[in-house]
Amino acid sequence: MIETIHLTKKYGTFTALDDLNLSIGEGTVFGFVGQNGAGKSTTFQILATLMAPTYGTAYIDGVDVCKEPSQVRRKIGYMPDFFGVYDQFRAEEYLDFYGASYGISARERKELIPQLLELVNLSHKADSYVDILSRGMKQRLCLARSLIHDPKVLILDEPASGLDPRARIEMRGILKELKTMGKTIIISSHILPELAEMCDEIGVIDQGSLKARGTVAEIEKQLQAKRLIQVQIADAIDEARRFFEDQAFVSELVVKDGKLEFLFTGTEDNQIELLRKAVAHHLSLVSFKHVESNIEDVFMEITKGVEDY
Ligand SMILES: Nc1ncnc2c1ncn2[C@@H]1O[C@H](COP(=O)(O)OP(=O)(O)OP(=O)(O)O)[C@@H](O)[C@H]1O
Repeated sequence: MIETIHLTKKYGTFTALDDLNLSIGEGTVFGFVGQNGAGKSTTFQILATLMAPTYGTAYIDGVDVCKEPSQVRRKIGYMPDFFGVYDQFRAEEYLDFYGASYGISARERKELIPQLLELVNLSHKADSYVDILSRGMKQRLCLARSLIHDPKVLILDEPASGLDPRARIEMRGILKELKTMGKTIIISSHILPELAEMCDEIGVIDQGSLKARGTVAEIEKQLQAKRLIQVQIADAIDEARRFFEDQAFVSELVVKDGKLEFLFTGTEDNQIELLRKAVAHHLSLVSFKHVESNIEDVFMEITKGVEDY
């Protein structure tokens, strides 16, 4: 449903997007995660036909964004990261205005707009002026706007940014509902856990290229070649420390809260062997376990070495 082929964008000599190849199936909710400046908005603006790539192209539902932008626009709902709302409108009028600009008849709009307001939990604000709505409400109104022509594909650039936890949860609920309606959604965020919960797949973008892609579990697995192991020993911790320091695939060993922690880069078989040796060495092992990396750790690991700015 969404495909990018060698998508590249240069601003002068600076490469913001570097040979991005992505393929997102119909009905998928795809989370596009990256630090500030990673290239998320650039990708989305190209997908939304608002900017031409320097090289490569993208297809939405089989239609080339560069060659047939107006056809693409009918298929997509785009929510930019910064949006202007027309403050002098009431919420309902605002949607009516956009509906009309998409050529939706007055009769259809009358039926559709209350449904959209309900979907984004704004029915009670239908008559309120846009400028008095809270940030979360404005964001939901903007989402309703992007849905007015019933697009197959939603391109949502940080829809939950700047929202408080409650408003984020509300936004997440709406997105889940859109998923059940069969929409294909690409959504960006720099907050990985937020996306992890509602996305079928995640792509991690960094410095304009895709660093990892898959389900959250798959991405975590990609990094598990380097596992953090924690060992609890009943006594003789110095002896245990010397033992583990001498073993293959063990590095960065530290003692933390009376337990040994180290990185292990061997395979699962290597790990079984290590454990056997530790037992044979008569270490008084209480426990030997992986420290689960949480999704934030995974993100930091993938984008390691890049300054946040
Ligand atoms: N018009 C422009 N001219 C020059 N450089 C630009 C322009 N637009 C974006 N960039 C640069 O391209 C890179 C990617 O920007 P982009 O907005 O796509 O990142 P992003 O991942 O959406 O970041 P954020 O989360 O901060 O919105 C950044 O280094 C940015 O400074």
